[in-house]
Amino acid sequence: MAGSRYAYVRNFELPDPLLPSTFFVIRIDGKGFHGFSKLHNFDKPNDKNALTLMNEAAKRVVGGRELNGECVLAFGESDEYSKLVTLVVSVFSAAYVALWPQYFPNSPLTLEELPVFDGRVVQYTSEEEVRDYLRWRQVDTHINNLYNTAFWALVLQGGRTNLEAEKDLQGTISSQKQEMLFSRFGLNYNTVDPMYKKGSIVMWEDESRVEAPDASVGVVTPSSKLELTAVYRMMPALQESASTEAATTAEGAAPRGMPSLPPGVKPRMRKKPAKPKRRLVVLHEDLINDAWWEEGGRGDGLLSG
Ligand SMILES: Nc1nc2c(ncn2[C@@H]2O[C@H](COP(=O)(O)OP(=O)(O)OP(=O)(O)O)[C@@H](O)[C@H]2O)c(=O)[nH]1
Ligand SMILES: [Mg+2]
Repeated sequence: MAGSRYAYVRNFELPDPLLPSTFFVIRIDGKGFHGFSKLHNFDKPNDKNALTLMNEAAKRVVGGRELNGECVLAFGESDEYSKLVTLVVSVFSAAYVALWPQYFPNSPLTLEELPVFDGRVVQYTSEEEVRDYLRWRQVDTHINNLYNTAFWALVLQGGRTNLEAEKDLQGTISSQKQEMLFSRFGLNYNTVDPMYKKGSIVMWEDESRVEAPDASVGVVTPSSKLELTAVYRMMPALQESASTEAATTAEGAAPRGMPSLPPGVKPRMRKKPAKPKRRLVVLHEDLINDAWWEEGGRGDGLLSG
């Protein structure tokens, strides 16, 4: 087969490299979830089960063997989650489908409306850019959630049509929306579920870290779009194993940078250092403030560690 006249088509498979020493951010976004959420009657403006399902699928991506535990953090809001594109999107979609019946037992998936996600990778060269990327998503979460909360209060409790509600909100700023929610609908926006206001952060936590009893159930995932963001760091170890693999494909060649050994002598393998025990947690915390990223905050050393 390898030598067939058709084998030339392989030449169209071009290398698809990523820059070394960068952070990869992969964002996954639900395709057509406006219609999908209607079909399955998601609660408005936020459906706790739909968002929790996104978080659980994200945990499967971050914690699964496919990605070797190399993803450092995932952030979700609505139908979006950011992380290596094809693998991540595929694991995420498969986990979403597998978990669906747990969250929507009375609304089976159909072939006509499959939950599918697109994914894109962006590379950033500094930690500050990665922090700003996550801040950007969380600001989006806040803006969308406040708008949607006000919009659906006007429609569902205020009896306005969708068009009227849209007009009512045109040109209003955050404080006006919050004031309207409080004075007309008795809703103090500060009391809204942090998952809706701040989105969900899925991250590894050292098991030795002392936690408040309910800290492990937090999430940062609000608002109107279902999306997931995953952040990878191109680890030196990963680059090394990739180049070693490439170098050993040529028969008898020693991996780059290593002296060749006499025949029959096996290279001594370096033992991997023992990793501290860690578990995945879902948090709904403020990533915009520097405190989260600095010493004593949860993000301390997350990207550089
Ligand atoms: N009711 C409800 N709808 C949601 C929820 N989360 C997301 N959605 C819907 O999903 C949509 C996601 O936004 P977009 O990603 O911009 O829209 P989309 O229809 O997925 O469009 P494309 O991503 O361009 O394919 C929102 O506009 C909502 O209609 C939720 O918790 N409840
Ligand atoms: Mg979408």
